[in-house]
Amino acid sequence: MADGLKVLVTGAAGQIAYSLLYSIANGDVFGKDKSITLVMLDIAPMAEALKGVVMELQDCALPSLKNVISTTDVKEAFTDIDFAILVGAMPRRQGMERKDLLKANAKIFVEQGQALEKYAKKTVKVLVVGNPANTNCLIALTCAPSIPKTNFTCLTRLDQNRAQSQIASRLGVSNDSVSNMIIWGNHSSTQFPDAAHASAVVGGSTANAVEAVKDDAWLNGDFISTVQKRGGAVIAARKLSSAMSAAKAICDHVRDWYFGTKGDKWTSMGIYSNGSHYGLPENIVYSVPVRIAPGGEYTVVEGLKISDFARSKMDATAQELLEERNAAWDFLPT
Ligand SMILES: NC(=O)c1ccc[n+]([C@@H]2O[C@H](COP(=O)([O-])OP(=O)(O)OC[C@H]3O[C@@H](n4cnc5c(N)ncnc54)[C@H](O)[C@@H]3O)[C@@H](O)[C@H]2O)c1
Ligand SMILES: O=C(O)C[C@H](O)C(=O)O
Repeated sequence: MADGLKVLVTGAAGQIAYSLLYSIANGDVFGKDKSITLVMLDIAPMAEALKGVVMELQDCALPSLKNVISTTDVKEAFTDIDFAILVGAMPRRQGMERKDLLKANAKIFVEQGQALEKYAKKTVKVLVVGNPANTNCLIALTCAPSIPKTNFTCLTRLDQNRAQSQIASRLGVSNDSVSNMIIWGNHSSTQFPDAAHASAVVGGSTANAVEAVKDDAWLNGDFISTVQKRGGAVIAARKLSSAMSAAKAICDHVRDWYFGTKGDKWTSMGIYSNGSHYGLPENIVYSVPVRIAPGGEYTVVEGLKISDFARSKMDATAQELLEERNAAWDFLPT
């Protein structure tokens, strides 16, 4: 078995983790030949529930799961980790926007950013899932200045998967027939799901998704708002936020980050904006299309033609991220 990886999942007693841990432990993310030490962190009141999840993982008898560490201690959780999947945070309830969670969750990402700085490997890769994911990611990377900012990403793959599925269903093709969907900006209701550069295989030939759909009113209207509001629609129906689809998206994101994207394909993820791509502001975490080399180095897909419509949507979601950053700065240690 190849050298092992130490992977931390926070919020390990929560509902996303319950759908996620099996896939990681079973080799569906890092490969069947990679032995995994799984570190599971939750808060002290969840210690007993965490024990039950550990028992279940043991009872799965998985060949690639080398060791399980369950803890409520931040130092123990973050020491020498290769990957940090930061899920633990309060989810929103009906009627809330994700940015309403900033006050409740920002302190978690201050503490965990500081723990990454002190205890994790400097090569650690960090995926922030807890909402508001982009701004929590910015908080974490700001609190971990000795780790490269490129090692921090936030999850917008769920939005990409939602958009891909909407287009596939509209065209009556399988989900894997649609590729290169883009999510620009914030994982919030201002995000811009952009089908302009996506492809679809229809009847055996590959076409641009917009040309295949042939319905600009839908693409510029209901398609966008359905994807933007999908998280809220799931909460309204389930009375709980998405978990199975979020866990699947986390697996997709981390697998692509670890193994790389294939050929000309790209994927969307929230990355630190250094001000050099698509005229986006510096010092926010903004979702863009990236290609990823095996091992994890990613490059932003450059040179895409941006229409006036797209520009206005990209700027609106950037503006929201600037406002979230200003609000978050009140929670950062001075
Ligand atoms: N980015 C995305 O696409 C996306 C998708 C779905 C959900 N989310 C977000 O993910 C987060 C988790 O959702 P969930 O449904 O699993 O929630 P949940 O309430 O079921 O679980 C969250 C867990 O985190 C734990 N936790 C709280 N503070 C912690 C801390 N400081 N350290 C470690 N663990 C801590 C809680 O005790 C709980 O067990 C929420 O913020 C939700 O909004 C993001
Ligand atoms: O919408 C939420 O608050 C949960 C999650 O971010 C989602 O998109 O499903």
